[in-house]
Amino acid sequence: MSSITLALSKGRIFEETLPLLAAAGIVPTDNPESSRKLIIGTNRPDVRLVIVRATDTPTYVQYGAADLGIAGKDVLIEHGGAGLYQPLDLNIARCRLCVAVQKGFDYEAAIRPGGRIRVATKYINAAKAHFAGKGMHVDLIKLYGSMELAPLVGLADAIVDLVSTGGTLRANNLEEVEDIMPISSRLIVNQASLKLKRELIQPMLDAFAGAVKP
Ligand SMILES: Nc1ncnc2c1ncn2[C@@H]1O[C@H](COP(=O)(O)OP(=O)(O)OP(=O)(O)O)[C@@H](O)[C@H]1O
Ligand SMILES: O=P(O)(O)OC[C@H]1O[C@H](OP(=O)(O)OP(=O)(O)O)[C@H](O)[C@@H]1O
Repeated sequence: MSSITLALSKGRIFEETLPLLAAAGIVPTDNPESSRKLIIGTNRPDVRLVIVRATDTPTYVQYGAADLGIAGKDVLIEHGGAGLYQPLDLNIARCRLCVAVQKGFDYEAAIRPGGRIRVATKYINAAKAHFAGKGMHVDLIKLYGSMELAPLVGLADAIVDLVSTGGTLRANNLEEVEDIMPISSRLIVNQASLKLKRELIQPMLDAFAGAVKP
């Protein structure tokens, strides 16, 4: 019997995916927040979930280790999207990608022609494209998390990071100076899986599409 594997990260993506799964008649048998299991069954014998790091989701789907996955646009931009279909914006895990600096830092002066700033980020591709689009040279420093710390300790002048409520920026005396793009999570599908398992994948895709909130 043919079966499908869906890659999800725990936390906000898992939580916000539950109603979409329910709309497709799929209910997980464990909660990854409380279980240490990485492979989780569902009420459907032909559907299982694999729990991965958010950044790794496109890789599992690209290589067919998972047929489907749900990943943020931020993660997809950094991955590049090779081997993936991205048929549906699920409008979940919504936030935005921004440039932020320490309060009082004169960003406008720093980015004048001839200026050069140091930018710390986990999102190297997105940051490169943003500053190249403005014709600016920046020195990018790759970080894997807690970008907000970098300007506070002199590692960078600015950060490119995700912002939702703005609470993390406020708590660290930072302010947003540029909005780069809105971010939400997409359904991603392995290109070969879509062809070979269309009879299983298409109904799920349709159910998800019907349950997406505007
Ligand atoms: N504060 C936020 N509000 C809403 N959505 C967010 C927020 N922060 C991140 N996201 C979105 O949710 C996705 C998953 O975020 P999550 O925090 O689970 O993983 P991560 O810690 O960014 O990644 P990794 O675990 O691989 O380092 C992100 O890729 C982004 O698209
Ligand atoms: O504007 P806010 O509502 O404060 O949200 C922004 C924060 O959310 C994300 O972190 P997250 O909570 O995912 O922590 P993590 O990066 O350590 O997983 C992001 O990296 C910001 O730090």
